[in-house]
This record gives sequence, C-alpha cells and structure tokens, in this order.
Amino acid sequence: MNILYLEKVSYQRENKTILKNVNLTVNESDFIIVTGPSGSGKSTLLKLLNNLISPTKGRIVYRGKSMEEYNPVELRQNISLCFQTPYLFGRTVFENMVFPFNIRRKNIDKSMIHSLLKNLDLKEEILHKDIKNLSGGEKQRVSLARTLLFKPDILLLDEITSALDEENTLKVENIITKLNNEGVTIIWVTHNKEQAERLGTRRIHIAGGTVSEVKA
Ligand SMILES: Nc1ncnc2c1ncn2[C@@H]1O[C@H](COP(=O)(O)OP(=O)(O)OP(=O)(O)O)[C@@H](O)[C@H]1O
Repeated sequence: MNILYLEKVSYQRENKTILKNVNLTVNESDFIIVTGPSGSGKSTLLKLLNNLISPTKGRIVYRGKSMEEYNPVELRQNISLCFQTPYLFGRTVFENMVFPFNIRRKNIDKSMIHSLLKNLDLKEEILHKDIKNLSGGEKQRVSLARTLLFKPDILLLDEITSALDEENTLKVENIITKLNNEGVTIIWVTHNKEQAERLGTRRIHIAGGTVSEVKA
C-alpha cells in the first residue's frame, strides 16, 4: 500500500531549480536508499518529506492528506528525520532521552531508554554526561536512540553513519534493518557505495534535479 507520494514536485531556491518534476511513490515497509552526487538535492528531498520546506510546485501526500494539512509537530512524530550532524539540546544526554516522553505526556520508561542505549553500544553512564563532552559518533548514536524511542511510521536518515567506525556503522544498520522488518518505512541517504549495496529494497538516484529509480 502506498503511504506517501510526490506528484510533480519541484523545488527552487534563489532562482535555482534543485529538484524538478519529481514523481515518487513510497510503499509501506519500503527500504529506499538514496544516492547522488554532492549538492544534487538528497537532503532537500528529505527536508521536503519532513515538511521542513515546501515544494515550489506539485504536492506531497502522506496517508491520504497533503503535507500542509498536518500539524507539523504531529507530522514529525510520524515522519522522523535524523541529520548528518546530530542535533542535541539541553545539558545532558538524559535530558535528550526524556524529551520524547515529555512531549507525548508519557511516563518516562527507563528500561526502554537503557535497552536502546545498549543496542547502540552506549553505556548507561552516558546519560549523565554533558553533551559537550561526547564524541561525534556518540552524539550520532544518542540522537538516533532519542528518535527511536517511539517508532516513527517513516524514518528519514541523512548520512547518519558517516562519523561512525565500521563496527558501529554495522550496528546501526542492523537496528535500522530490524525496524524495517517490524514495518517502519526507511528512506536512507548515503554516499557509501558498500552501504548502498548492502541495504535497501529499492534505490533511487538524484542527479541534475531529476529523481530516478535504479533497477536492481
Ligand atoms: N540553505 C541553503 N541556501 C542556499 N542553497 C542551499 C541551501 N541548502 C542547500 N542549498 C543548495 O541546494 C542544492 C542541494 O543541496 P542538498 O543539501 O540537498 O544536496 P545533497 O545532495 O544532500 O548534498 P550532499 O551530498 O553534499 O550533502 C545545493 O546546490 C546546495 O548548494
């Protein structure tokens, strides 16, 4: 079943066309790998899908409704975006991990937090660390753990393993694959050729503003 589609979507910025006339249908439980040269518009596509920016032309429909009909906060709980540069806030890792519970007015489930940290190879002590004292790879994994506390419907990933070593990259890939097997739709931008080969059920390539499906 299709859960998201783009219909004749174009995006222009400062008179430059970044994406033109994009048609794309995303089905439930797809695992789509997005490749393309630097500056081709991969991050722009993810931002459009997360309603951080709006198409200049065309429309994006998620579960039967146009993007702009959704409350942005509610939409982003269903369609989550993890950036290449992880975004952490407040002082400690703990503050970041309790945030998803607080915005949903849910009781903090410490065992859920601990099990996610463990899956991402992070020790419990990290919860009390100042975010300023984390390495790049730790920041990325904390940010991912925070996103995954509540399973999104669609997970958009922008180069999330570029700061990780091979061992942690594979761990993250395993977690994402497991989530996909549980029904979460994944759209993952990567520059890493081996990673693109290893993962995904579909592949799309962006070049010259055009999005095309790469046949297996
Ligand atoms: N805030 C911005 N202001 C002006 N131009 C921008 C902005 N963000 C992106 N662009 C331009 O839009 C185009 C697409 O950028 P985008 O970040 O989507 O590419 P990308 O394929 O994700 O690149 P990379 O692989 O290097 O991350 C580029 O030409 C970029 O310079």
